[in-house]
Amino acid sequence: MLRLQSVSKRYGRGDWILRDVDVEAPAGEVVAFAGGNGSGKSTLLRIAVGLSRPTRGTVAARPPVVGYVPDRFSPQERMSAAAYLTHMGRVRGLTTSVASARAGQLLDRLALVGGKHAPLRSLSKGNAQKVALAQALLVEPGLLVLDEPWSGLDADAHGVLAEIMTEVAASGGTVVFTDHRESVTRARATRTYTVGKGRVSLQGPEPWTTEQRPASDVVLTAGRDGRVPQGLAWEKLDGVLAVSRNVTGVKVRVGRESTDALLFTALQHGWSVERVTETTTDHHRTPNAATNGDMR
Ligand SMILES: Nc1ncnc2c1ncn2[C@@H]1O[C@H](COP(=O)(O)OP(=O)(O)OP(=O)(O)O)[C@@H](O)[C@H]1O
Repeated sequence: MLRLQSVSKRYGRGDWILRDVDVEAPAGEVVAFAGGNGSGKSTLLRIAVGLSRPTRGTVAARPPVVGYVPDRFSPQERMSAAAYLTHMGRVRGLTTSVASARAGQLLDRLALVGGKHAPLRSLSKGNAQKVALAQALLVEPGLLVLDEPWSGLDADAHGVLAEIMTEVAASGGTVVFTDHRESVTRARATRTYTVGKGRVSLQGPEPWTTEQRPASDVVLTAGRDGRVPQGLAWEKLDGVLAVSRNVTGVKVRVGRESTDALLFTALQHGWSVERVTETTTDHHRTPNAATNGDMR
């Protein structure tokens, strides 16, 4: 949970960057801020995590453990990713052995390329981003705040990031992220705010017709053990509109409002999320059609 009440921000005597902003980010939700460059998204997130103070207004109900991934993480350290994360884990109250084990698990899951023991300054932007993400997850956050998290990450890491966001929300945490593309925020978030000209407004329901509603295409593949999990009746899950299967996995079209629940169920059953793309239900297609075959 996080609540911003009548928050306004200006740097020194400069222009107002944010004016009278009210935001409600409930537990269990993934909340997005969409807006162009310079609209104030990063400023809003820094206020949300407590790194910057609002000039006016208040931030309430911030959970005690906050994970924050800034928009840029380009450390010039000789220290390795493993050493850095172990150190950060200790700062966060973990013992050295727990911090080191947790760091190893997270870097494996995010598939850090270049090696856990390479100097941080030698990592590419995307791999540095993975270290920043791992740092935010060393202790399970009640609030996970991610500034443009999709930028720089490779396709595999996109799937892992989607899983992580779903897991944090599903275990009662709050996830907040920014992106300048509304297509991304709409596909990934349970609620989206638009940021522009200092104002932040909650996006209402889309003006979809009954024939054409927002939906997601979720591509799921075998879990980490390589086995395709069985025994899940996709067609019976809430919001499922169509299912297609092939040897490596399954593609499920699901109403946007049911996407998070479907992802959570899939993860619980051992599936890996390969891709989630936004789409719409289309009156030229037959809803509820369960087909076998091509997943492209
Ligand atoms: N520390 C600072 N001091 C003065 N002005 C700042 C500071 N940080 C940000 N600004 C200004 O506040 C405005 C909003 O910046 P912010 O980084 O929050 O936008 P953003 O929406 O995250 O942009 P982008 O998508 O380009 O990262 C910009 O005009 C920026 O120049």
